[in-house]
Amino acid sequence: MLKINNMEAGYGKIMIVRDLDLVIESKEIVSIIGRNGIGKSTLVKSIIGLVPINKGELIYNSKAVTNKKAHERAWEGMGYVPQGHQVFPMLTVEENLRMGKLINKKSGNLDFEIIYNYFPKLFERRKQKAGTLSGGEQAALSLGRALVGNPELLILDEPTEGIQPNLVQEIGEIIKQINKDLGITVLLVEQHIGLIQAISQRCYAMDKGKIAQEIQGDDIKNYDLLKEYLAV
Ligand SMILES: Nc1ncnc2c1ncn2[C@@H]1O[C@H](COP(=O)(O)OP(=O)(O)OP(=O)(O)O)[C@@H](O)[C@H]1O
Repeated sequence: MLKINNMEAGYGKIMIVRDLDLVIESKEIVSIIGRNGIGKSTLVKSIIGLVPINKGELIYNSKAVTNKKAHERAWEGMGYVPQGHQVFPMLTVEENLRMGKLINKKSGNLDFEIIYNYFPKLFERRKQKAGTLSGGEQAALSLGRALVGNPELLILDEPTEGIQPNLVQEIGEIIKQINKDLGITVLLVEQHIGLIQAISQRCYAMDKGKIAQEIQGDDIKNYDLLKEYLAV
């Protein structure tokens, strides 16, 4: 579904991601791990078109999208859950979900009912301003807003950041469920080792802007190996 060849991306003249290769097959759940500031968000932003790709190639569904704009990539089925959730604070829960419906032109939209089934709290709070929700509820709303666009590839940047430990597992279960029920491919940037181990089929460890190691099979259960790429 997604193939990155020898990619370089960054800000102005400063390249953060360098010589990066990565492959994601359809219906996989793949995680990206790495220390703070190593370039994980820059990588996912370059995939969705928010950071320009300076060199290399980004292939999505067998087509080069390297030079396509962010909204065109969204229309093609890329969904994004940004770091820090970034809900629209002055809009209600339902209005936030409606914003998500504007995104994916290719495969139609999902009904709010499906989202509310995954997140019953969002239904209860559908008339409430998003800025007044708890961190966990904002994480759910950000995920729901991306889902209503019916993405084929869902890219999540640290969806569990700043939320209570008991909700981390719940978010993980829902990600696994949507992958299974809706056939959505998932690329997850995450620092929470338990969550990575619980839901990922493969994992790419980043170091100095490159992929340092691909971790798969039983190695994903190796806590010390994952920790090596996350420890400061
Ligand atoms: N808009 C920007 N302009 C210039 N430099 C930036 C910009 N955004 C990020 N950077 C720099 O790029 C580097 C990588 O940042 P990035 O956010 O991609 O890392 P990260 O691995 O996602 O970190 P974290 O885990 O803390 O979110 C950092 O040195 C950061 O300061």
